[in-house]
Amino acid sequence: MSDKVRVYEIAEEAGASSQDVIAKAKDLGIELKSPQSAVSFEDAEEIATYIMTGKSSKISNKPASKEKKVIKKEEKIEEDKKLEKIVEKEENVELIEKKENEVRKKPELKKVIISKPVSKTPLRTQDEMEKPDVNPDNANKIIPKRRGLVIIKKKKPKENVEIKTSFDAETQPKKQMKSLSEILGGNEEDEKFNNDNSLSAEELRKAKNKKEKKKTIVKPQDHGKKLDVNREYSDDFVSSDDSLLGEEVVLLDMDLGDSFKIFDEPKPQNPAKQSRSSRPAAFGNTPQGLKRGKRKKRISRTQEIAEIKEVTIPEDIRVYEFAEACGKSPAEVITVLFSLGMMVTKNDFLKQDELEILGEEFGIEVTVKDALEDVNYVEDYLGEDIDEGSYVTRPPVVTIMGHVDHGKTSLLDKIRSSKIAAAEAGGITQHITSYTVTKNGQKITFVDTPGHAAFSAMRARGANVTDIIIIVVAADDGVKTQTEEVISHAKASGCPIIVAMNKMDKETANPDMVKAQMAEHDLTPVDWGGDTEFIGVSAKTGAGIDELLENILIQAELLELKADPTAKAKATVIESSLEKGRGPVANIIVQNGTLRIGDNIVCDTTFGRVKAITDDSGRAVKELGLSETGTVLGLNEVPTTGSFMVAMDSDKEVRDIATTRAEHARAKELSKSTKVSLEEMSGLIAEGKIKQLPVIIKADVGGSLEAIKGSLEKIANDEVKVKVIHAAVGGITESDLILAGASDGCIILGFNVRPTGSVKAKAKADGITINTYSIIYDLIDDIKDALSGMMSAVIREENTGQAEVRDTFVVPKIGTVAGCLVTDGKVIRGGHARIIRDGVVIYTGKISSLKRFKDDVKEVANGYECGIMFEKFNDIKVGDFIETFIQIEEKVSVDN
Ligand SMILES: Nc1nc2c(ncn2[C@@H]2O[C@H](COP(=O)(O)OP(=O)(O)OP(=O)(O)O)[C@@H](O)[C@H]2O)c(=O)[nH]1
Repeated sequence: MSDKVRVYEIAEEAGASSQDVIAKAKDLGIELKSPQSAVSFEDAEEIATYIMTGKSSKISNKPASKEKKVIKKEEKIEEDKKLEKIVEKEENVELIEKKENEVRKKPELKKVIISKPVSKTPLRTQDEMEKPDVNPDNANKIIPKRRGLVIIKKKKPKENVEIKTSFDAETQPKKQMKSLSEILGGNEEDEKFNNDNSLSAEELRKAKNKKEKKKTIVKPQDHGKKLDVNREYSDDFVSSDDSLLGEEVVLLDMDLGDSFKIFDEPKPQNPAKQSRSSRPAAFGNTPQGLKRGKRKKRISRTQEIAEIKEVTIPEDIRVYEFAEACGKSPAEVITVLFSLGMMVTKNDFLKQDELEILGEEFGIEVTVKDALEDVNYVEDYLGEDIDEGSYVTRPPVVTIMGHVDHGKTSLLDKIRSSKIAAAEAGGITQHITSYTVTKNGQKITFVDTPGHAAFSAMRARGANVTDIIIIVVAADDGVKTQTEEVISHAKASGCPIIVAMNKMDKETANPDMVKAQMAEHDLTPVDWGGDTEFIGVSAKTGAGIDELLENILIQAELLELKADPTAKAKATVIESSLEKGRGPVANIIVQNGTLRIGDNIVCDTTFGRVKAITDDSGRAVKELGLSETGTVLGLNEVPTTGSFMVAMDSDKEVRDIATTRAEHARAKELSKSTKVSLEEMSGLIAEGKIKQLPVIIKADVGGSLEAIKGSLEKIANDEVKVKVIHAAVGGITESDLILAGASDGCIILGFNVRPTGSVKAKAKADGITINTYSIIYDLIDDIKDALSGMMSAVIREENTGQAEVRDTFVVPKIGTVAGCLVTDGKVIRGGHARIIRDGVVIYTGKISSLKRFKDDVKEVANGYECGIMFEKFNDIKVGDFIETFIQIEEKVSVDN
């Protein structure tokens, strides 16, 4: 509510016309122009009083009532006495009026607070309340005057508190006149209430009390105490702070209504709460009760936190899950990480280092529990009692690695005297194959790994099962990038390394070059004082192969490779596929024990009973012994390459383990996919306008699948990337089409798999692209091309020429024409131009018009004069240079 009161409001209050108000105000020295003019509340009061009583402190040259806020103490008692006398008489309200006027005239009152009434109900003493106070006679005698101005006089304790209102609603004549307080937001309900003469005095009192109480939820710093007074002047009030209110005459400030708005907001609470919240705070701010409540809450939380000193959590845990486990809020967790520069959302998974930081920060010991602890069949297998008496020497597993085309397959082929290399599509080894050969009655198992970079993951896996690594380096070619990569893998595996320098039959063969290059990578030849065997071989002629095999056996002997052939089998899946009529096929190398037909096997998330075994030559056998390699049939699903296969006693056991692991894997996959989608959401901002090529990869074998997936994910750049929606071993099915259909622009890539008739037809009908390949290079190249097409073109600028402004002509309604001399190259119409003034580009835009004399021309060559106009630019000056250029769009390739 504004502190200003308008003329028409005063007029209504005083029962006069606006003109009267303006005139009377003038008498008081207050200049008012129109009914809309506003005056301060005090002036309004003064004017209203003057109109109604004909008296004014201003006219009598006494200080205005607004100055009465400070009352001299000495005069207080005397004044009170006067007031008491007046009140005691209670003969008529006119006396009260008089008293009020006196109060008004006395500038020395101790404390007068002019206020708008809290309630529109005039305040009365208890005595008054009890009296049937509706007195029409009295009311009739009363001159209408503004309502709501109240004088409260509180007597000393034990004395009757007498309060007289300057104007009681009950005594007010039923005149259709709005009070100032009503105009300023009066409460109709109160009016109704006040005028309801049918109510008994007691009812009125109770009702009023109720109303008063309702409104006494007041901000303590303002009027809390005074309102307590209003609460029927109970004993509480008597015992309240007299120093503040003891002997005072209080005129309630009508503006209090505003304050009420603030304090009416809190919902009515139970008495206990209400009393607490309405209690004034030290500085009249928030009630202490509330503060205490808050503090209490915090304390209880601290206690809660203090209880958590250690937590055991699963490996994959999200921020909010961790927060919950630690009794913290996700915000607390995020804040800690944020302060260390780690941006996480509450749905993000926490990494090991983040868990460590959080544990330290919160003083909580965080133990990460392996979710698969109970189904860690490999650890259980290794933990079983070992009967060393049954240990025998086992054949070494040798992995051949090397740069592409350096002759790995040919070498192995020669060793086995087979022709594998010629049979492979495109002449490149696509997936790991393993063979066992016998030399001098001793077995050696070889694992061939492809040389292409896309297969680095497979090489790493090969290194894990391997005992000895042979690095093939073509003696005529030397160490290449993939050779270097292979060296890193080999070294990381900790296996002994033998370097086979192949193609020694070639004239260009340079073994010393190979030795020198390898020595640079810390693989120094034995004959150079190092400890790495370098053997010159020829896969073509077979030269050096015996020496190589002998060397392998020597190394194996040094390694003292032992295992227990009597134990239950433990093998590593080095390749897996789904074969028609055979089901899931696992290509394995037995590392311990013997795998037999009928064995119950578990292989990570898959399980089954061995139905058939074939050896490395494809012959059906009943068992596979130590370090032997072959294929196993009988698993329920295609196992993951690199997973361990373990034979167990019961089918229940293998089933339970595999099922639990499968469930966990699924859950993990699911949670990861949620994370990806979340990341994508925020990634939209981070990645800007990144484009994705969604693909589904289907391959014949797991190794190829993984390699393709890995390579495709790698060829992304800042702008475009491949998003592998699904990758699986097996043929292209209708469900793949459904999946592809659900994602815009998704293509299906088949490697060594082809869609069948019905799938092909459906794909055509649904407009889904299926690309099939038998050579990985082709697949990757195709995808690179696709990605290049998706990349936004790069706009390249090509300068065409330069012109100097020699003169300018302003053509009305058209613009400024720059008369130029072409000083370099040529100026082309429609081309872009920069206007350079004092070396600074002041405008870049298009040339809208190019003329030679009066003719439009397409271009103007060096040395010629011309007139140039620009689109939306006329501020051309003599001496400016115009540099013209054209923009050329260029497609970008992912290789760029
Ligand atoms: N002259 C000569 N040629 C060889 C020799 N070894 C391999 N080659 C030839 O080199 C080429 C590549 O041989 P691969 O055995 O396919 O080479 P790789 O390292 O297995 O190649 P990827 O399977 O693609 O990784 C073939 O044309 C072979 O005939 C050798 O000792 N002498």
